[in-house]
Amino acid sequence: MPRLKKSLEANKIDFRESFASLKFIPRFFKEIRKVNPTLFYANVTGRIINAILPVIMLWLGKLIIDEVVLQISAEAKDLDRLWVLVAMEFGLAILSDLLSRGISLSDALLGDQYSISTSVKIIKKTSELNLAQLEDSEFYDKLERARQQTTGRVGLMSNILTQGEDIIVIISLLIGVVAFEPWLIILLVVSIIPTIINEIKFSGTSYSLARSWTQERRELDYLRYAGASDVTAKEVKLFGLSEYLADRFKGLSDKYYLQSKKLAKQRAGWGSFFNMIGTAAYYSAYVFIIFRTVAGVFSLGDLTFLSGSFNRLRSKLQGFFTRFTQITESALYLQDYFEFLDLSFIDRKSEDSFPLPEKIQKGFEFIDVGFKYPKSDKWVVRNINFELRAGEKLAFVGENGAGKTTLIKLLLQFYEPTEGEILLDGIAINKYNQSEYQQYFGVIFQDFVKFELTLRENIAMGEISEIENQERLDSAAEKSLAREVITDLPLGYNQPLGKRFKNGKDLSGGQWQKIAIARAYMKDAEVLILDEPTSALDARAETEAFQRFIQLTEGKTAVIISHRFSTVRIADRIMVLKDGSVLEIGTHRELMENELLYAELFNLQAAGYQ
Ligand SMILES: Nc1ncnc2c1ncn2[C@@H]1O[C@H](COP(=O)(O)OP(=O)(O)OP(=O)(O)O)[C@@H](O)[C@H]1O
Repeated sequence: MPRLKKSLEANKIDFRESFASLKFIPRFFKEIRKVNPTLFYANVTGRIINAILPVIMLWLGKLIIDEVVLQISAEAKDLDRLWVLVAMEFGLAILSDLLSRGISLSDALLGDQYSISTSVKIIKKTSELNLAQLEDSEFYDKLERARQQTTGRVGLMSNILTQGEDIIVIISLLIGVVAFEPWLIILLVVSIIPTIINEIKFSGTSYSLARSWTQERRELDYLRYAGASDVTAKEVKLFGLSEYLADRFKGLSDKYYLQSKKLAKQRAGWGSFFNMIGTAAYYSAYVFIIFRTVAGVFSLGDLTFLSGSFNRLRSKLQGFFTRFTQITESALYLQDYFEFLDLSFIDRKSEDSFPLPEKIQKGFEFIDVGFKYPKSDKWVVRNINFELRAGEKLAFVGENGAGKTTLIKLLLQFYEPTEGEILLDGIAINKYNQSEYQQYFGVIFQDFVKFELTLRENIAMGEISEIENQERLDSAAEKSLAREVITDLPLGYNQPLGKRFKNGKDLSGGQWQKIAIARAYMKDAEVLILDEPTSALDARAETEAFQRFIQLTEGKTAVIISHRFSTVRIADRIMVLKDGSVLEIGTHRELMENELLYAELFNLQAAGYQ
């Protein structure tokens, strides 16, 4: 537990910091207004009208009672004025109810629209960021906090609007009370000071707790997923992991529960204590008003008006301060959200970057490239020198962890080399506009995404603007051998894939790979990169897929990563990596003559097939 206490302390947000986060509120409201201006202004207008109704109704109540008292003692009763007053109060009560319902409805609608728009913004922003940011755990915490608080932000919107509404109610009630008896203000102040003290005391603590637990909450989410998802179900069952995962989840959750329970208990305890003081002040005011009424200074109507106003003022003011703390706490989440949206990413503007060549002339060149992943001291690759010539098919070979995928990530500018540089036609690749440069490539990674969408979408993801171009989809499917997968599926191109949704059909590993390769063919890319895309295909399908690939991409530059030497040998040249360095590079024949690692591994695999 001391670790938790410490992290809570470290994350303790003081009142000043919560206060500072309020500066994000104007931006927040600008975003909400943009989502639906008409609804937004209707909401604000409704609230303003609703805010002045309480004081008018209390005043009418006073007039009604005074009129009743008058009529009791009158000889000739004239109830006309009384009925007019009652009818007016009745009308206002109906109006107030309608307004409140309208406000709740528009809050909900605005909230829904706003959370859709923030989710879209978060998705778009995530895609703008570079891989180094995406793979950073601190970034994930920020993303998590930005994403998680969607519903909180909706609550924040109505809280702020209600706060504005209550300020008007408070001012109008204050005017009423001061006009009658300015002394009551002193008692009012006394009655709400305890609430203010309580709120200052606890401000920011729940946020601090939630914030200090961001990492653990991610872990909890992961454990929930690992313990209860179709992807992990097979192994969880087979290895009997369910209890272990459930215990681990429970252990961590209980710690969080205990922390929040302690906080909630403290808050409730102090809250009741301070509230008692406030109630005592209210009753002192009540006694004071009763004395004045008995003494004949106030009428019975005045008594109801004043005690009603005082009571309302007290609860509104209390609500105001409690809500203020809630607002400052939620505004801290707002800070996370806007900080996430404002994260900058490195992309050179097109004005100060070189235009990309229409057609690659010379090719790519790695010069003394070395790389360490961010926050790591280990050289993953070093002293890398090689050329990827225009139109060439180059294969990367090497043991697991040798650095093959890392070289691809560097080539794609997902990361900047730590030392050395990579050139395209003699110019450093980071001199080109990054997003245009990345459009140059068609890539299938070994952990390509199996989108749980339709088969059509899965193929079209390679060039999504062409999703309706049936001819292009057919041709991509034909080239990648995915055609037979499609004809086997009952809904063809419109078949939802994966098990998550209704009618979804899952595919075998090899079938998924064929779909992924079709995705690469969809894009008419200058450079194609296939990072072990055929590992799940059977030997015949793999050879066929590669032979096709070589024919179909005639004249295009390509990099192929594979652990199967029967595939690798088809490439123009082969580069062998060992422990992050280039061990040898050349044609199949040259490398066989070298009699180094390539020849050894080739012979080993060939022997295995005999
Ligand atoms: N995002 C990352 N952060 C830190 N280290 C990483 C990251 N990705 C990979 N590494 C490390 O870099 C080294 C090289 O990994 P890489 O994926 O390039 O190997 P590979 O040759 O493609 O391996 P495989 O054949 O298993 O796919 C490994 O030691 C790995 O642990």
